[in-house]
Amino acid sequence: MGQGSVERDPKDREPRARATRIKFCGLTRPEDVDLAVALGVDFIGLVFAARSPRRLDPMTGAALRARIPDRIATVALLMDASAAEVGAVVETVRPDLLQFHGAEPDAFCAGFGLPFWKAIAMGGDPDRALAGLGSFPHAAAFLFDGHAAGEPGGGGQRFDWTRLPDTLERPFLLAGGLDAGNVARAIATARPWGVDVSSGIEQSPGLKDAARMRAFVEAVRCADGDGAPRS
Ligand SMILES: O=C(O)c1ccccc1NCC(=O)[C@H](O)[C@H](O)COP(=O)(O)O
Repeated sequence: MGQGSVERDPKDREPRARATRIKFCGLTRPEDVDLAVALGVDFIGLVFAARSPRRLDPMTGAALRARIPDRIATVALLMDASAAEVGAVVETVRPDLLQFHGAEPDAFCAGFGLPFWKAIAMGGDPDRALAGLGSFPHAAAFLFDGHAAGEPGGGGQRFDWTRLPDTLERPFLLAGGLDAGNVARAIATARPWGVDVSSGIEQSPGLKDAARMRAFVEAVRCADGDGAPRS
């Protein structure tokens, strides 16, 4: 999955050549993974963060990962885990990408032989958060999320999308409180490379809702102007 292949040009208001990537995050059940695959999302996120109601142990993560075909990238989400814990997830789950949500420095994130995404907490002090982007020269992409620094994500917290900079040298995903009802506005406002959703497609933490998953994908496709799933 070429997560770094497309640059965002926010000044270009013409329709984009490629569709907005979709990441479903925090899946815990085989049936939810199977539906995400059938809906053609681009990324499936599995959570290994200690404080999460969606947390998986590596063996359960590996079993879910085995259901995900190569065309969809598996993202392992971590927050302030030790190198040994991250290593165990990498070894057992074999994700395509890592996504770091804690205070891990760039060198740590880059030390596992996989591309990584850095989650940026936009919920507290967005200016301070954005000033820190330069500390992650090896991040393949940024994920702007609505929670405050030090807090876990996945809580449906939105942030002010207009606070994102006009230009960014790397792709970014928009996250935090997205759902089928607001994702089109989010895409029009922020023009992200991808969108990430967890609680907005759930019935309760970790248990996804089939109708909300479908509606979210449909809303993104409509926002992209084709209204149809990609082949
Ligand atoms: O999902 C969690 O429980 C979680 C725990 C610790 C760190 C991050 C976590 N989730 C991140 C995500 O699922 C998403 O990347 C993002 O926060 C979007 O969540 P939501 O606002 O619920 O759509």
